[in-house]
Amino acid sequence: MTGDAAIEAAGLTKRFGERAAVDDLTIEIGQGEVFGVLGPNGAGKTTTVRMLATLLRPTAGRARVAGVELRPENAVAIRERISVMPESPGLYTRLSVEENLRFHARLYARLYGRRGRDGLRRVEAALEAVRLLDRRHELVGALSKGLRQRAALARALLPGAPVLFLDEPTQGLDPAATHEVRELIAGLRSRGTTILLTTHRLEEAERLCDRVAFLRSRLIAVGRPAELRRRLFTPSIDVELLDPVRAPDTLFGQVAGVTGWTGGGDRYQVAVTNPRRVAPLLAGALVSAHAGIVRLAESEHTLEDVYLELVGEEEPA
Ligand SMILES: Nc1ncnc2c1ncn2[C@@H]1O[C@H](COP(=O)(O)OP(=O)(O)OP(=O)(O)O)[C@@H](O)[C@H]1O
Repeated sequence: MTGDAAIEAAGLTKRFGERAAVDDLTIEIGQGEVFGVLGPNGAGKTTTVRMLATLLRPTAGRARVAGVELRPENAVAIRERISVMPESPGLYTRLSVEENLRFHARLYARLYGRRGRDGLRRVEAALEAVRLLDRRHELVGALSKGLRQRAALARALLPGAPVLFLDEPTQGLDPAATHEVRELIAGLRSRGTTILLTTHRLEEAERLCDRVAFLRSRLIAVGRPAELRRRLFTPSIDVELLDPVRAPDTLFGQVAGVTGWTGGGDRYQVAVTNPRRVAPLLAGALVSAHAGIVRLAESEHTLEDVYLELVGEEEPA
């Protein structure tokens, strides 16, 4: 471990009885990075967050969080530097948004010795960041799920921690609320906060995260979404034609840079060395053969394709 990263783990493992919920996890998350942990139910995402956030003691392995070695005696030092938004946000439904935040600000002040005045300023700033200033006096219990999630995020922002753990931040939210929470996360990233988020939503990870890790107790892969796509899939061009091609082998085989093709009839996926270079050549060959081109475009592989390829669809054993 180099010590420069915001979060580092080496061989981090958590066993519950015989079963390893997290098995030999080694990762390094840079300062200011938004890092997504993806995986099916029971993959160990929450367990990873709980270990790194000092809420659960690892069975084995080492980690360093916000520059502090993960050890029981360092729990307070780490908690001073991180903030966690858990899967189910612990807000008091009979208190207003502001009362909840003030309560937590006082708690932080007591725990970590921050002054009261500072706490009030933090409450204001957190409410502003999640755009809840105008709803500050409403009871949390009366808020929609989306607003409640924003309030939970405000709570996580209170300490102004440089490292933020968000466990399923958009779980159960409708598209509009999801969009808002994502915007907030993007805003935090621009302020340089390091964020580790867990999610089931692949398009969310794709949009928000600099890098993602696929977890299934063990780390299956880690990288930038585009990099993972490249690593797994051969570049190709999707071709849709008006009518079936008579001799596809001859037609595609004559184009420089084509390495193979699949499909048939009026739809083909043509494997190529470099889609941008080969697409015009392929289009030229199709036009010369009087094939009516309906669509010709580089094949898009989403993070979901990557996920299914790597993780599969079944639940872990
Ligand atoms: N306190 C615990 N005691 C025993 N087993 C546990 C405990 N916490 C988690 N587990 C088990 O560890 C495994 C990983 O759970 P974890 O909650 O970390 O997965 P997850 O990836 O967050 O799942 P989900 O997406 O469903 O939230 C699961 O098999 C779970 O049942």
